[in-house]
Amino acid sequence: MEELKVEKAIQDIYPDDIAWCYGCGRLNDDGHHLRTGWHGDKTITIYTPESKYMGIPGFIYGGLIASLIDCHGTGSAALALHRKNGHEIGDGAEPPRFVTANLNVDFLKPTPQHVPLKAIGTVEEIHPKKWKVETEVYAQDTLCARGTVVLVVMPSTFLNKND
Ligand SMILES: CCCCCCCCCCCC(=O)SCCNC(=O)CCNC(=O)[C@H](O)C(C)(C)COP(=O)(O)OP(=O)(O)OC[C@H]1O[C@@H](n2cnc3c(N)ncnc32)[C@H](O)[C@@H]1OP(=O)(O)O
Repeated sequence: MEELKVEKAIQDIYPDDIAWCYGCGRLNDDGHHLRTGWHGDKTITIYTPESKYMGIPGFIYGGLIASLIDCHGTGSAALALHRKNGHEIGDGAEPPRFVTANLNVDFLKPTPQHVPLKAIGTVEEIHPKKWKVETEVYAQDTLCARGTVVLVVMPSTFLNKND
């Protein structure tokens, strides 16, 4: 697979109040800082896990792979609804906010450490408040995991819960 880089990521323009996700919040110093952008009509997140995210020596812990699929789903749905609303990253508009309603992962092959993982997503609108993202996770050219995420537009009850 060719070398890829995510130039413009939806997480780069998440408003500060929701940029704290452990997986994808740019303001969470301890987090993974996952970044998701367009890759043709697919979406892509590229991430090389640190050594500590080990399951069996040499292989990635499955929960980390689930996190990658989860946040890749959130970002992909936000990208897709943002575009449907007539916006692109960088035009100044705030992107839509999603939370995960359902996450399913098939671990197909052991996922090796120390190589970039590429999550490639296909986004489907169920209705304007509910989207589905099918994601394939590759380590180099090997398909290691496949996941489905159902995303729902974030209810207002998620805000102002920091006390
Ligand atoms: C700027 C960008 C920032 C983006 C945000 C940046 C932060 C990154 C977040 C990373 C991802 C996370 O970890 S998010 C955190 C983990 N997730 C959560 O905590 C979510 C907790 N769950 C909830 O709050 C709730 O269950 C919701 C919001 C998911 C659904 O509530 P609800 O009351 O059912 O909502 P409702 O409007 O009735 O439902 C909308 C539609 O979704 C369907 N639906 C509801 N639950 C499910 C489900 N589990 N599986 C399938 N479908 C479901 C309903 O049937 C309905 O479809 P229909 O019947 O109309 O067809």
